[in-house]
Amino acid sequence: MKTAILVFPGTNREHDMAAAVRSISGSDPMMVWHAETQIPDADLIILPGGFSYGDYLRSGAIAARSPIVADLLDKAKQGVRILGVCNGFQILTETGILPGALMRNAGLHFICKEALLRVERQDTIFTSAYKKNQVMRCPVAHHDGNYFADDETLAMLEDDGRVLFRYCDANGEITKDANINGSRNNIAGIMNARGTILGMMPHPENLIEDLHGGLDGRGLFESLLEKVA
Ligand SMILES: NC(=O)CC[C@H](N)C(=O)O
Repeated sequence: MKTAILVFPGTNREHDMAAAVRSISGSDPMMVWHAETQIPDADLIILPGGFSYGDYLRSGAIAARSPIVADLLDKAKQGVRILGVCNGFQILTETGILPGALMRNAGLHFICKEALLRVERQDTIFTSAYKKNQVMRCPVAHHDGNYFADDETLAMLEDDGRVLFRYCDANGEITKDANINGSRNNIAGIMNARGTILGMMPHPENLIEDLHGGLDGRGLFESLLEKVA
């Protein structure tokens, strides 16, 4: 399994992501600078978190106009697996690869804490190592994580089962209180219609070792990458 991690000016989670890929697959990912025009041959492309271009204009908006994005759009059409986390999710919505937008958190504050997520489906390439309705812990760190989509888009995402993660309480209930940032329908992560691209605000790469305080994020990478024997 070959993995490429895209890096933009202001990206800051690329090494966390590389460590997660290395820990679970045993091989080093390729790091690809945004000014390149070609993503090397890869089975998985990751857009990590951070503050590309200082979040100026809108989070991810300037990164979405980077030279590398033309090839990212091609690879998305070809069905290459793509994972966007946090700023990576914001870039995926700004390129139009995923629908909707990440708005300022409803409480207008940066949120840096551990959230609880309910895994909505098990039968996807991103979640096969989890159980359906499993409640997982996952760190979040963002100010623009408030997922918005219009009614029609939201209904389409729900009808097609494209919501993979929702903010929930300890019992797995989808409540208003558990909705840390005001996202519509408590959405924390969605995929494309074909099931090859996932965007999510929480950071599974930051909960994969005992030293992180838990292993709940590993399942996402184990689902996507071959397990180390
Ligand atoms: N950790 C991150 O990727 C931060 C995402 C984004 N720039 C925000 O704060 O909303």
